[in-house]
Formats: sequence, C-alpha cells, structure tokens
Amino acid sequence: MKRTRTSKAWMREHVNDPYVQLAKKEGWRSRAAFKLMEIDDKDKLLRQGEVVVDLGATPGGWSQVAVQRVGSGGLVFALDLLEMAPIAGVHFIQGDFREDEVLRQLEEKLGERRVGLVMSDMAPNMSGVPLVDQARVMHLAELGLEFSQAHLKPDGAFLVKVFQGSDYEAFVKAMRATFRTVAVRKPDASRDRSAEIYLLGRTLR
Ligand SMILES: C[S@@+](CC[C@H](N)C(=O)[O-])C[C@H]1O[C@@H](n2cnc3c(N)ncnc32)[C@H](O)[C@@H]1O
Repeated sequence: MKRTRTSKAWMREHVNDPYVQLAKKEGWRSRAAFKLMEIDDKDKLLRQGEVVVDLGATPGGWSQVAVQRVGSGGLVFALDLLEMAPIAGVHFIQGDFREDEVLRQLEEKLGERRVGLVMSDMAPNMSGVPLVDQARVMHLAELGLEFSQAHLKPDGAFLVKVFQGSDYEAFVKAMRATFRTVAVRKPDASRDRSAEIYLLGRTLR
C-alpha cells in the first residue's frame, strides 16, 4: 500500500501494529518474520542443515529467520525483484522470478542440491483491480509450485502466500496433486490482511 499522510489503513498497519514495533526492537527487517516464525514453530520446516529457497525475499525478514534456524550447515538462497541489503549466509539474486534467465541463475547457484523448503512470500505491486491482482498473485504461486516440483527433495515442503479468490481452488487442487499433505496456515501476524493465507504442501507424491 502506498504510504500517504492520509492513509488510515497504513497507520493502522504500521504505526499501531505491535508486530512492527516488535520487529524493530528485535532486529527483524520485516513484520513478516513473525509469520514465518509462527508457522515454523508449529510445522518445523527450517531444520538444521536444510537447503532453503526464499522467493520474494526483500527486505529479508524470512531470510533472517531461515538463516538463523538452519544454522551454519544449512544454505539459504533468496531472490527478489528489489535489492536486498546483504545478510550473512544468504545467497541473494536480484531479478524477476517470472524470467527464464533469472530462474536459470537461481538453478545455477543451486547446482545439484535438492531443496528442503521453498518458501514464497512473493506479492506483486497491487494495481487495485482485484481480478488483475489475483491473477498476478496466483501466477507467482504457480511458478513457485513448478519450481518446487523440479527442485524439492522427496520429503521437502513448499510454503506459499496466496489470496483467496478466483483460481484459488484450482491452485489448491494443483498443490494436492503435487504433495501428500496440504495445509492452510493463517499466522497471527497476518490476521489483519484478511484475504492473505499461506498454503503448506509437504512430501512430494
Ligand atoms: C511481502 S514482500 C516479502 C517480505 C519478505 N518475506 C520478508 O520477510 O521481508 C513481497 C516481495 O515479493 C517481491 N516480488 C514480487 N513479484 C516478484 C517477482 N516477479 N519476482 C521476484 N520477487 C517478486 C517484491 O519485490 C517484494 O519484495
């Protein structure tokens, strides 16, 4: 959302938001870090030594959490359209995940490694036209799913942000066709963003 002086929604989300204050206090780059921590506390996705791919990583809250939890034996590859200030232990690529050349760069960095967790918090700039925005969000989610199908290890997991709306059911169906289990996660820190939810697929079929 654009930051304007008059935006009450922005004020509500950022100034009076306890997660924003806490993120600042604890040194997390985004309030989104709390969403991943809550999901991971429950689902134990970020195991020591794990290889993680973070799609839509900037400003870096999820990457910070990932690098801390996988430890020195793990690896975190992060990608975003926007620049990201370096995080020790995170291998960052700047580029558009929809572009073949960017995907190729990521695949080159990964080499032969299979990934334990692909996580996508990618969200396009909202145009304000609901049908257009939903289509863009779902397209990014589908690309994340394709990447997961190609690079996850058999017991790997894919965590992806989606919005409930058109194409949602079709995407859940595609997730179910790919993974043995598919769960919906709605962490406390995303309560206010009503349409946003996370899908978690585990173990490739
Ligand atoms: C909600 S933010 C991610 C916040 C991040 N998880 C964190 O904890 O700091 C969504 C990100 O998705 C990125 N994004 C959107 N479309 C993208 C694309 N096509 N390729 C790569 N990144 C994209 C945006 O640039 C933005 O930084």
